[in-house]
Amino acid sequence: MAMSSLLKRFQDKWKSYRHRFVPWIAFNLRKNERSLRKVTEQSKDRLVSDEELSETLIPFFRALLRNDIACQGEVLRLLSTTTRARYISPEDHERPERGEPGGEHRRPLETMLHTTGFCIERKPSSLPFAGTGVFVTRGFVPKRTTVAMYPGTIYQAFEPILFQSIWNAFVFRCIDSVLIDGNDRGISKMIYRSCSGRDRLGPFALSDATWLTVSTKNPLAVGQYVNNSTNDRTANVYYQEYDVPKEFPLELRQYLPNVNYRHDTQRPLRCVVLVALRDIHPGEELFSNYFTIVN
Ligand SMILES: C[S@@+](CC[C@H](N)C(=O)[O-])C[C@H]1O[C@@H](n2cnc3c(N)ncnc32)[C@H](O)[C@@H]1O
Repeated sequence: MAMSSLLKRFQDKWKSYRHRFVPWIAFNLRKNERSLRKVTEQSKDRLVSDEELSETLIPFFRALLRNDIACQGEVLRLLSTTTRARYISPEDHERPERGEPGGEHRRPLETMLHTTGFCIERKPSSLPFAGTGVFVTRGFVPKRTTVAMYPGTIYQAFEPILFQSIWNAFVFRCIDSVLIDGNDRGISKMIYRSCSGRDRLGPFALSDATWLTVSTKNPLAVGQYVNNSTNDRTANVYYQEYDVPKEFPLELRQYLPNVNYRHDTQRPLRCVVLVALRDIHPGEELFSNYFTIVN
């Protein structure tokens, strides 16, 4: 076969890779061929609609806000009476230190358990030499549930990411070549912090930067620590892009763990969620497919 046609075949194959964590995966792929996810069309790579994703995220974020009500005074003041009523009941006006109406203030992980029925947390991976992984520590995750979010700075396909990507195992590639830098250290961390601080609307934060710290406001935002499946440990979650719709409540954007690198990006904010491919039980580690091939 001529060199040019070989090169063309290689380029076509490379372009069909949906998600890449290069160079580690390129090196390890041959050893774990079964960890590839194959779908026939881009549209078949979505088990859950965007509407369903919003219907999962919005109630969860509402519960997080309700449980943080004591710190949300400025935000609440600017909401309409009807919207404010979603978060605060008449008794809370008298006892503003209380969190969930009629209940005790909960920490984000407990809110997660109470609202979604499960908790996920980072722990040393069950695979040797795989560093940290993400586990279902309590509760049960039914198939098709949103289990985690992939936090980080969003770079459109044409935006420069060279320095941030050097030796960075956390750069995730979306189907349309948008990149997400989910590294919580070094220059990546500084860039996220600076973009997140820049993009505010008065008292309304439009993104969450606490995933860069130990006290995370949104416990779903640990998806960047999910390890790749192997021949023995098959994937139990997959990645799905979610473009935040313009109707997404302003007061809940403070829980979105993504921010655009460029402040003048015209597209909706890109998020990526991890969705359960099957029921997942407590104690199980989450495994994804770092590569999906769209044929
Ligand atoms: C996106 S990070 C995942 C978080 C990583 N485990 C950590 O502790 O930083 C990707 C890196 O995790 C490691 N990794 C992921 N899946 C693995 C596997 N199945 N076996 C060994 N290492 C793995 C590789 O070092 C890879 O570059």
